[in-house]
Amino acid sequence: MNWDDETTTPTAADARLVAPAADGEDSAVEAALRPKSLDEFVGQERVRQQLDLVLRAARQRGATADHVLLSGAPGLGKTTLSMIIASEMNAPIRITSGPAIQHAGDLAAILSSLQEGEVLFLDEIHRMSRPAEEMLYMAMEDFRVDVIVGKGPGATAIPLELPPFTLVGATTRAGLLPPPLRDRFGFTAHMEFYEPAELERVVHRSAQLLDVVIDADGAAEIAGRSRGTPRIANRLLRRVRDYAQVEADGRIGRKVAAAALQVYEVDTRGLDRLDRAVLQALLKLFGGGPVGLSTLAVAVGEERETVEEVAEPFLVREGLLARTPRGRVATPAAWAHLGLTPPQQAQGASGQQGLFGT
Ligand SMILES: Nc1ncnc2c1ncn2[C@@H]1O[C@H](COP(=O)(O)OP(=O)(O)OP(=O)(O)O)[C@@H](O)[C@H]1O
Repeated sequence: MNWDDETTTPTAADARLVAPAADGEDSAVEAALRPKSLDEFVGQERVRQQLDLVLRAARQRGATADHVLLSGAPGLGKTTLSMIIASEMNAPIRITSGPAIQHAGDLAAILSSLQEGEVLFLDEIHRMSRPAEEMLYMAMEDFRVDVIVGKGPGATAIPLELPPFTLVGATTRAGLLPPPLRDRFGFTAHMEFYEPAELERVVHRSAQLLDVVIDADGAAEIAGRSRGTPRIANRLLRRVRDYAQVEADGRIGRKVAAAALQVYEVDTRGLDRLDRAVLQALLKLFGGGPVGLSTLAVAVGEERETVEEVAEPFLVREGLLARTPRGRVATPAAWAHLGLTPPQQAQGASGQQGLFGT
């Protein structure tokens, strides 16, 4: 297929193979693919080393581990690490999320039923309600909460002692956490996107667990298209496995992986149909920009928000598109990636470029 001649319009509603968030199938398979110990956890060397120290020290002291805050994009392994923390501390784990805790009472119910040493994993901690957040401050610091009974002037605070526990908070938006909450974590780790070599190790490990034969080139081909994200690497591996089974002899090498991912429209840099449609419109219709977001969105037949929130972050991260005060601009890497030559005037003196739309 020649993607440059693509004429059909993608819709964001299409389930994206390269979406970083988990889909239904991921949830079913991920449990089997999760590393169970720090040793098995691939990459994130600095985080691993630091966490190893925190956990070993706590174990030596016979104490509960400090509260841990994990920040980073979806699919980088925050849930996996929280489970590893529990397993390394030989402790049970309770999993919940910020949006599930809308009232302080919801949190009080969870906290009061924790066992000593238990790990409480609170995903999307930045989305907790304010009253619950304030209750959490005291719980984290003093292992105590005040449960308010009644309303108005008659309301009474009943203090409730909690067993020591380890809170593992996860967030994609560390900047949104109020400082008093952030300060109560003893250890904070920011998880980075993975290097291709690390993703190759993830792919090899998952292939082994899924009983799939894959060679080094096949793993490299999948890793290179996985947008720095283990969840995406695992998802692409599963789709390539299907292709290898149906169209080849079941084994995955470079050719099979490339052919499979071409069918699924994930290109060599991990761009999918929507990403490419945005770049193509920017280059072919608007000479590389600057062009306003709304105009660009109309050109690809998508909502403004879809272009801005679904396609652009990765294109910006990859250095293919820049957001400027005058509009969206393609970088030289974008022209090179799509195999197109920038028009003469785009290379000329500043001020020569046209401004399209708003
Ligand atoms: N370092 C790693 N080594 C091997 N596999 C990993 C690693 N990190 C993540 N994975 C795999 O990627 C998948 C997604 O990981 P996980 O659910 O922990 O991500 P997450 O950061 O919690 O995502 P979300 O923010 O969407 O909840 C899991 O199947 C896990 O097996």
